[in-house]
Amino acid sequence: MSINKALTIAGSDSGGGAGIQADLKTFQELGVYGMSVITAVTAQNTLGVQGVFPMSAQAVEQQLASIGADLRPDALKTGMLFSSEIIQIVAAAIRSYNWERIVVDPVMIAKGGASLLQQEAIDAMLHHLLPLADVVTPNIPEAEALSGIVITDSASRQQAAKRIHEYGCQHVMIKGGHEADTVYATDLLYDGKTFTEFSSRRLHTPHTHGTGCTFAAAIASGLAQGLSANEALRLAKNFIHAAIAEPLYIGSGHGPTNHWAYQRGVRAGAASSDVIIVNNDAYAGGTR
Ligand SMILES: Nc1ncnc2c1ncn2[C@@H]1O[C@H](COP(=O)(O)OP(=O)(O)O)[C@@H](O)[C@H]1O
Ligand SMILES: Cc1ncc(COP(=O)(O)O)c(N)n1
Repeated sequence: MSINKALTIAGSDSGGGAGIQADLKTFQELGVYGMSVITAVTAQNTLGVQGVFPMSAQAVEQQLASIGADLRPDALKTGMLFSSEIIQIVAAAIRSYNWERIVVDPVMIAKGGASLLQQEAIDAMLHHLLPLADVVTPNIPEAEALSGIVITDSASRQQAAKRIHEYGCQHVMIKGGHEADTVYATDLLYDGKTFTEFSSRRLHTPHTHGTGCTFAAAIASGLAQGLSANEALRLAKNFIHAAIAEPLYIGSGHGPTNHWAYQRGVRAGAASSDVIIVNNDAYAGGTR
């Protein structure tokens, strides 16, 4: 039996809902073997981030070298990278080992407001990591920081996606968790030609800690198993929707999502998809 392997390069969340912990849980649930390179340790729970302790450059380099020498990932995702130095080390490893199927979740700020990326590292993200990415998954504030465009409506969101795409990534998915829409949570995909919307019902819950990490890890799981980017995004949207829909009610703040929920639904024969996909060709060809 051949086992597909996925690597997460991200920060540790002691509370278990986001970061490395969310990624490994997602990989396991989606049937891929999970590996990790830890870039920072955070002291964190559902109430917020109490401490951030970046790993040394040498520690990150050696973890990457250990993976590179023995365990070629079929796909990888990056999360919290913290500094320009760590971003450059990660980008150099991806290039030197010729790793493919790269998902970049440009984590910047935790939901409680703690900074997980130094401001000056945004430039390194744009110039070193985005050109290597198959899929980049900013939320709305991250898309604004990467593109320099303030997102107020669907036209400005499309402009931001186009601007980010210019840095050389194959697909830009601007996630809609932070949108004002009270009915749908809509993620906008741009592949350089066409805009596609992935919508699901918005779930009204405070338990959304780790949604972005889980979503990106699910994309990497799909890519590791040979799915196309579109198929992997659809899988990820269904996975995160199920994970938010059935919260675990853990902790007294913003609780984690439920990484078991998607497979439980599959085993119970739940309807195949909650996600509505709209491929709007009217947006194609650079008309907006
Ligand atoms: N309240 C919600 N209901 C349904 N889906 C959500 C909700 N919040 C976030 N999502 C989905 O979770 C994924 C992660 O989005 P988002 O929360 O914007 O990322 P981040 O954690 O990086 O801020 C996206 O697919 C988004 O549409
Ligand atoms: C170590 C770490 N990485 C990432 C996040 C972002 O979490 P979210 O996915 O909720 O935006 C986090 N809170 N902690």
